[in-house]
This record gives sequence, structure tokens and C-alpha cells, in this order.
Amino acid sequence: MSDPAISVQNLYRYFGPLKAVNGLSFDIPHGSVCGFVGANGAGKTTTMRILASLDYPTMGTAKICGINVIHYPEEVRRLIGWMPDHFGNYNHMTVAEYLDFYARAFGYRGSERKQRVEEVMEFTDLTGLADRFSNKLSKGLTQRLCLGRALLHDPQVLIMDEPAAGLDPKARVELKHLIRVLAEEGKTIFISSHILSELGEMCDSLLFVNQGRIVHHGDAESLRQGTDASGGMLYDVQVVGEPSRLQEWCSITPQVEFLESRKQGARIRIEGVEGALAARVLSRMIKDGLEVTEFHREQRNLEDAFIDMLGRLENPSSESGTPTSFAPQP
Ligand SMILES: Nc1ncnc2c1ncn2[C@@H]1O[C@H](COP(=O)(O)OP(=O)(O)OP(=O)(O)O)[C@@H](O)[C@H]1O
Repeated sequence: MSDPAISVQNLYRYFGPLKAVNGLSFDIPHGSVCGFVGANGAGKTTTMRILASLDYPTMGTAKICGINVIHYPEEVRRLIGWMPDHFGNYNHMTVAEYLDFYARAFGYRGSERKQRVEEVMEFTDLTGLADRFSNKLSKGLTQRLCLGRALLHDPQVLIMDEPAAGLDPKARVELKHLIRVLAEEGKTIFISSHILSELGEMCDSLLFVNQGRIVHHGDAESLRQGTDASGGMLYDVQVVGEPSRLQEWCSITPQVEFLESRKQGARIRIEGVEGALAARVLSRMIKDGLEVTEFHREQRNLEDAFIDMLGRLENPSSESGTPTSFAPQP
């Protein structure tokens, strides 16, 4: 059986006392797209930098297509395309010159180099901008240029750190399209992002990391369903008058949690997944004098699932599934 495209085993990276990566293990099969998700400071960039052979782990192993990144960084660099979250640019270098410079660094010569630069500009839709100064591009075009640079040597594995950060919706759609095309070509893509809804659409699997540890590895659908089953149902509730009354009511009512204020109400969670329980909660709200104008169930999205997961980590007792019962009121 062939080695996974990316394999990380018991990976640790300490910065003094700070455990930025704290025992990560995961495999990503060839030809799949894996989203790497976590709060700021969770250890994503550090992990990706190790995989890109730019940093050493304190302990553990990381392999690309079976090749150890610590022992064989040169070989690994031939296999990966690295798109960092921030990258340097040069004054007075056009798009074509910029790509040509990197193609030369990758060892391409003569007509092969020219052809490779043209192919990459075509793929990233930069051909019409070949003579533009590379440091004068919009954020979206700059990201496409950075992707082009990462693709010059036609790598099997792409590691992308927050490629969609700071992009407007149109540029995000364009980037997503390019990632989809690369995935269809069979490349393995490991991508970090804070925009979970977009990752859910394009990734075969999602890897959630918190404080340097993996808290979930699975597909987006199972995450939505799994969290749904244990994390209850979400409702949008609109009321007449002060929404703060609704918040107070939630704080004294078992099995109901206030999640966030909204213009005329709030988003709340009702524990359990039975419709009958939601009906009892609504009836109790009304009996308790809240003037409810709207009450409807909301679809859980990946952000909800992630926040829930973090909440359960911080408060493991809420995972037990044995909350105080919400008894029907006489
Ligand atoms: N070179 C370094 N020296 C000291 N601490 C570092 C260094 N690099 C990262 N850290 C710390 O390690 C932790 C993990 O950082 P990392 O950049 O990997 O997180 P991240 O998940 O990528 O966060 P973000 O989403 O904000 O980019 C953070 O607390 C960060 O401050």
C-alpha cells in the first residue's frame, strides 16, 4: 500500500514553554483535500511550516509521500507547493519576471521555463497581467500569483496557509474554483482557513486543531450530524420588547442556552434533538410572559459545530448528555 500524501505522527513543537504543536498525528490520503481549522494560535502555521521543511519539530515525524521532511528536505520541496499566509514580493518585477525568477530557482531552463511560466499564468488567469508590477496587484491577484509560484514545479501536494484571508467574495470564489480544478487533477491539498463554510464545501475531510492538539478529524457532513446529535438544536427566537429578557429567561431555564443576541431576539440552543422538547420550551416561554413573534429552527453550520466542540472541551461536563430535565409545566 502506498504511503499517505501527508503523514504526521506524534508531532510536537515547543517555543520555550509554549506548546504550539502538542502531539499531532494524522494522515491525508493522496488526491484528497483536507481543511485545517483552528482558532488563532492553535498551531496551524507551525504545523504547516514543519511540513514545508521550514521548521524543525521538537519531537515526532512528518512525511510527504513517505519522505521524512526533517531528513530529506530537498526531496520534500520537490513534492510540495507551499503557499504561506504572508510572502515577500519585489519592487519593479513584473508578474512574468516574478514567475520566471522562481521557475529558474526551481531549475527550469530555456524554452521549458518559458512554457512553464506561460502555463501557470494561464491557469491562474494572469496572462493578461504579465507586464504588471507584481507588488502593485490587488490582494486577490497577489494570491493568484502566489498560487502560481507554488505550482511552477507541478507539485503533488499543495500546502496552503490561509489563502482566502483578506479576499473579497469574488476573489474567494475564483480561488475556490482553482482549488477545485487542482483537486480534480488529483493533487493533495492541505488548506487552512477561518472560513469554515467554504472549507466544508471543498474539503473531503476537516482536521480541527485546538491548542496544538487535534480535536476532530472527519468529513464535514459527519461533523454537522455528529455535533447535532450531541449538541442539541438551534433556534432563532424573535420577541417583542427587550431581548435582554429572553437572555435572563434562558439563564434560569434548564436545557436552554442563550448563544447570541439578535436585532429583535436571539439565537438559542435547546439540548436534545426531540421536536417535543422544543415545543415545551416554546410553550414555557409564552407562559412565562415572553411575547414571541417568531420561533424557528436553524441549520447548524460548521462554525456552530466548531464553537460547540471548543465549548465542550472547555467544559467537559456538558458532554455527558445528562442535563437537568426540562419537565413539562403544569
Ligand atoms: N517563532 C515563534 N516563536 C515563539 N512563539 C511562536 C513562534 N511561532 C509561533 N509561535 C506561537 O505558537 C502558537 C501557534 O502559532 P501558529 O502561528 O502556529 O498558530 P495558527 O493556528 O497558525 O494561528 P493563526 O490562525 O493566528 O495564524 C502561537 O501562540 C504563536 O504565538
